[in-house]
Amino acid sequence: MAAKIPATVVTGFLGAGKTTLIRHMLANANGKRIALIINEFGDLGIDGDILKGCGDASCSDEDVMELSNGCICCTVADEFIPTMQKLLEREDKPDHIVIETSGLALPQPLVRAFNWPEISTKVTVDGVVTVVDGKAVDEGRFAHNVAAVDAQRKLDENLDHETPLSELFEDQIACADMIVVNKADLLGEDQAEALVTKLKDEAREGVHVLRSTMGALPVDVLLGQGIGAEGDLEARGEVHHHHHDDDHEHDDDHHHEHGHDEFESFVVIRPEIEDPKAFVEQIAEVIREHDILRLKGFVAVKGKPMRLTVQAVGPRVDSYFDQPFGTAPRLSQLVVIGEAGLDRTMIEAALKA
Ligand SMILES: Nc1nc2c(ncn2[C@@H]2O[C@H](COP(=O)(O)OP(=O)(O)OP(=O)(O)O)[C@@H](O)[C@H]2O)c(=O)[nH]1
Repeated sequence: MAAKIPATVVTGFLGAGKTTLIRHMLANANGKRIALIINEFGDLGIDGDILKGCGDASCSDEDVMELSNGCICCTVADEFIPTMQKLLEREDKPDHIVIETSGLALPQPLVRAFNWPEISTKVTVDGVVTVVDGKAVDEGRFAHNVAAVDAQRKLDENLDHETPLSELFEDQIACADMIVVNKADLLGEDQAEALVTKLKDEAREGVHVLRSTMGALPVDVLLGQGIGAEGDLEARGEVHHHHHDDDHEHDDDHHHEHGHDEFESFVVIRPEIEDPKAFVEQIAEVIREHDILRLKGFVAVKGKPMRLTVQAVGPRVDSYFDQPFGTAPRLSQLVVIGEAGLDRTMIEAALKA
């Protein structure tokens, strides 16, 4: 029987740097043929677009498969397994499969799916790489003590000292075979070292914790861990069973809610803008005002054939011209993601102003 194709699961919270890490990996693949399955939260396929646009020979369009909006861990039967089967039926098989989960996905149910008979003899989980936004963690965005603030907001839930953010973070850390502390450039040496030590303590025994900037790690470090993660799920036990996973084992067809109902996203469309610098400042202001977790998309700037890619994670906004609009309509489209209860009307108005 042919050897199983190794698959690496790349997980990590919204904006941690998963796409950036994968893009670096594809650009430096050393001839390895890597197929990608990507899934993101929000209605615009931005990550897919960025990855297809990477222009690297190792990253052709047909090697990037996008799962429609939703969460990979909740659409295992409907989407993930059929996509994987399609990939595995190809004549021209990839050397490695990389799966980028949405920032809100729990990795455990996805890893469990590799035990499904439809795929279990053909593919194995080489390892789970959890990308962490070093700066955000250092600032305490995922810390339990944020719960104090949250509890005030949701008095009815004040027995639960977890926030949706810290729960997801813990689940993603518990499942990791390798943790990448990304955005090291935004951390001081001591901060980075302290964070690495802390995460080593929180992770399972023997998990490597590496630092990176722009996800720049050698492909041979990230891929080829040879773990077979689907075989040791107990060790990666979900920290938060109350979400949905018991149900999943019996009935994967249902779309159970877990973290998702605590988060929401929508797309804002606006006409061309005049001044990119002013618009970026406007975005930063809206993010601060409304506590937006993630905002990204493409913006049309008057007089510029290229589209402006905007990437905001919390209060930090990056922007750059990436490629011509081509035949796509010259519109600005931004996906906004935050905890449930965003003031959509106000945010739309502020972004369209
Ligand atoms: N300063 C700094 N910025 C980074 C680093 N890595 C990624 N970024 C930026 O962070 C933003 C988010 O990066 P992505 O790679 O899109 O993050 P992601 O985890 O794929 O995001 P989602 O798919 O939305 O969950 C982008 O603006 C990146 O350029 C880093 O090491 N340092």
